[in-house]
Amino acid sequence: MEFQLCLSLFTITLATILFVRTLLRRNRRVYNLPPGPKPWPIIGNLNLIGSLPHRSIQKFSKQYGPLMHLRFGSFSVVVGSSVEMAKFSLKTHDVLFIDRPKAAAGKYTTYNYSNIAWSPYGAYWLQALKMCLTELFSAKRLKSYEFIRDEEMRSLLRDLHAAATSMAGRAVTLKEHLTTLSLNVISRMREVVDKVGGSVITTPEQFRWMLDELFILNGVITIGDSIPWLGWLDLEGYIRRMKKLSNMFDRFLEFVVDEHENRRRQEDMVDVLLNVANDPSLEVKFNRDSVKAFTQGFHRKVPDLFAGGTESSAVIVEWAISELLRKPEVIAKATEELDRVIGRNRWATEKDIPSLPYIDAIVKETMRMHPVVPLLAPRLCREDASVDGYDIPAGTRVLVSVWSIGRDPKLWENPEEFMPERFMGSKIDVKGQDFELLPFGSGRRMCPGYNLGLKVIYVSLANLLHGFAWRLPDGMTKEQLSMEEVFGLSTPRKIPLEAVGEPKLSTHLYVAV
Ligand code: HEM
Repeated sequence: MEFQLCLSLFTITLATILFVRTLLRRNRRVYNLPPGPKPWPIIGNLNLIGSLPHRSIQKFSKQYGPLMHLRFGSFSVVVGSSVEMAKFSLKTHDVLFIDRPKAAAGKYTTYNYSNIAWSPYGAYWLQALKMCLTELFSAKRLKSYEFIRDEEMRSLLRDLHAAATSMAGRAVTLKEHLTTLSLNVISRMREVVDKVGGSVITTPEQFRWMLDELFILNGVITIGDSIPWLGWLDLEGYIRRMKKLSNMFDRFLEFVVDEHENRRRQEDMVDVLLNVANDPSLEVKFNRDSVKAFTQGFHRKVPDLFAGGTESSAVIVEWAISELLRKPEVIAKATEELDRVIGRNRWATEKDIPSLPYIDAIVKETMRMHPVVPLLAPRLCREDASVDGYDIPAGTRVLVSVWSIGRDPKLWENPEEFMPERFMGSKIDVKGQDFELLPFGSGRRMCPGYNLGLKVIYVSLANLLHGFAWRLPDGMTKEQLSMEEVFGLSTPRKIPLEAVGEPKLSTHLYVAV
């Protein structure tokens, strides 16, 4: 009897749900969505997206065209893979696509969307962007920190020279040096110890782990990001990892902010952030979490802040050297340019950048083939839009595949070939105006740190090539060098590059402070 009652109740509830759904669907506008693979119930097309989403997407856009519709669980995703589609979403209708979708990483690892990259479109983001442009990355501010970047560069070269000398012809792991540099100079860090309790807050090893974890977790799409009603299960364990990371970071960032508040010197970007946060004229208040979120978001990217190197720059430089090791003739041309312009008695500086067009071409070619953010950061469509007869409903997540654009044979001759010469004499730049090459994105949501990033990339690459003759480890051929990548917030090499760098200049140049 009880069973029958339950069954009737269940049937009535189900019938009501179906009836309401049919009514709602009848009133819903029918959209003409762009073409794309047929989605499965619940998961949509997630089964088609492998561990390298940019490559899966490139494959499908060849089949479905430059504007493609996918379903990631409960959400519609539109991917633009051509110059026209990039222009449409990043320039012509920039304001329609200026928002960011919500994701667990933004919530748990950046103080509930308090950093700039995850912050939704609105007064808070506008004010944060203004602060970036006028306070943190203004030409004047970047210039005033040039000496720190120079100091870091010399420390990298000294460090590599010492490693090369002690290793006597054996390979070094280049990226380790590029990032160890940043760790060494992060607050000139050894161990961060609580001054009152005496307990260790963060060791350099923990800090390195935290940074890696931050980059990994900010690049993942959790099941809950695509299928929110399954989020609570945390099937992949990502949320647990995010919460753990967030606690560890918070202890560290509390320490950093406290220290800066107590010493109150005008030295680095945390001081600048604190000054801005304390400005009573701000329309939207930046609280302590904002300062911590900006600090955390920037530290690996902004040499000025903790005087560290940059993850994105390190990734790009590592890719550039990897490509060059497969093309000795490119190294020879770069060396010729450096010898001619810089000479063998000094290092390259930021002032030399305009005089090094071949180095510039290598950097552009590296960013074309290895964009650090191959699908740019996801955007959210704020209102219904249409393009080429297709609809993009409000709430759709929008990706721009700069990976596909950079490998489009209609735009690039032999796109899989590393050929810096293609940029010699070309007007194409990376600053968001040329839609064939958008490593920093474009429009109002474009990377605000691009100028700084470029300075670091140019000078480190120029000096790595100027100061060292690079070759593959003994016994390894260029065909054996893996060029696989991993997808995340940055897209680094899967296997860190190991290479032998033989010092080329007089010893005193490396050891001089
Ligand atoms: C060095 C190489 C770098 C590359 C290739 C790079 C690339 C990018 C890309 C593709 C985006 C997304 C743009 C979009 O949605 O259209 C972005 C956003 C951002 N980048 Fe960079 N970036 C780099 C360095 C930096 C540096 C040094 C900083 C300095 C702090 C920085 C800070 C940011 C911020 C705050 C955003 C979010 C902007 C927003 O959502 O309003 N980036 N970056």
